[in-house]
Amino acid sequence: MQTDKIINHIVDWLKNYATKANVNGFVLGVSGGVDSGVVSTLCAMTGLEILLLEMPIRQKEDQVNRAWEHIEDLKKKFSNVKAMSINLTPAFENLHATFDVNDADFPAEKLAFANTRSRLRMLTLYYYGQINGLLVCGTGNKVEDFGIGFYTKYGDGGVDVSPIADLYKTEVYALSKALNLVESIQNAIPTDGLWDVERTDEQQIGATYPELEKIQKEYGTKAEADYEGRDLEVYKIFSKMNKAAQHKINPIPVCDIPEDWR
Ligand SMILES: NC(=O)c1ccc[n+]([C@@H]2O[C@H](COP(=O)([O-])OP(=O)(O)OC[C@H]3O[C@@H](n4cnc5c(N)ncnc54)[C@H](O)[C@@H]3O)[C@@H](O)[C@H]2O)c1
Ligand SMILES: Nc1ncnc2c1ncn2[C@@H]1O[C@H](COP(=O)(O)O)[C@@H](O)[C@H]1O
Ligand SMILES: O=P(O)(O)OP(=O)(O)O
Repeated sequence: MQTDKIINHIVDWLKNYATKANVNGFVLGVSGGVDSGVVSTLCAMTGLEILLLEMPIRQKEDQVNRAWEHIEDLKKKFSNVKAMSINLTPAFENLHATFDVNDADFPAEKLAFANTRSRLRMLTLYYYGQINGLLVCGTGNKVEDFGIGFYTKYGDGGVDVSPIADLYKTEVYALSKALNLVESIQNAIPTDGLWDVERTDEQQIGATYPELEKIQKEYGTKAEADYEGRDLEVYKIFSKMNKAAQHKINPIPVCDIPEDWR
């Protein structure tokens, strides 16, 4: 992997995009995970105005600590980086009480509220983006965005630009080392942090990112019959999630109106 070339390429891409869009820079959320750690660093390297938001919602202390360790490290290295903590817990609790849904009646309520956390962060990013002339920068990687659709539609999936969406998770980890991020971020275990009872991505999905990547790279060229053992198990997980995620991967369906009806 030509890490330095990839880093320079992404930094130039971000800079060119912001210049053409005539904006001051980017705003993004920093969670204490490796994806936002890498993306915030690449954004900082553009030299443009960068605003990092740490947005706790009933957040675990270790995630908040990691996020701030990374943010403080970036602020030391880059004078163009500013950061704020926006506590979204009260807003989330308010919504929770306002919707007044009982998860005994609606089993999907827990999932809907997990996704609501992500959507609250999205609206916060767009608020701070618009008032500061900044674009919202996404942090999704290739497995989450184009493999298994492991993100919240119009939550963390609602962004203006997506600089690492063509990188596999192992490549993101490689960039975190090359960029010399703080150790805690380099070693952070992937989690969506959206649930009251902590669960890692691997626990939720039933496979690791390296396992999923192997299947994603071969997807379309190999069929189920080509796999056995653990690979077969992961193929089934990947394939099921990929099919279910097509509505996220493809453009929104538009109902075409026949021309001769106009
Ligand atoms: N990066 C991360 O690690 C990360 C971040 C956020 C969320 N997540 C995970 O991602 C998952 C998100 O849940 P989700 O995918 O059920 O929620 P979602 O809200 O992202 O997508 C489901 C919604 O999509 C719409 N939809 C469903 N089928 C459709 C179709 N055929 N056509 C058009 N629209 C359709 C419906 O409105 C449905 O409520 C959760 O498991 C969450 O934990 C992971
Ligand atoms: N607590 C958080 N503060 C700021 N930004 C956050 C927080 N949690 C998540 N984010 C943003 O959303 C994406 C995706 O998050 P996952 O943890 O992978 O679900 C993350 O990269 C941050 O940009
Ligand atoms: O998106 P992040 O930064 O939260 O990374 P991860 O998904 O690995 O927790």
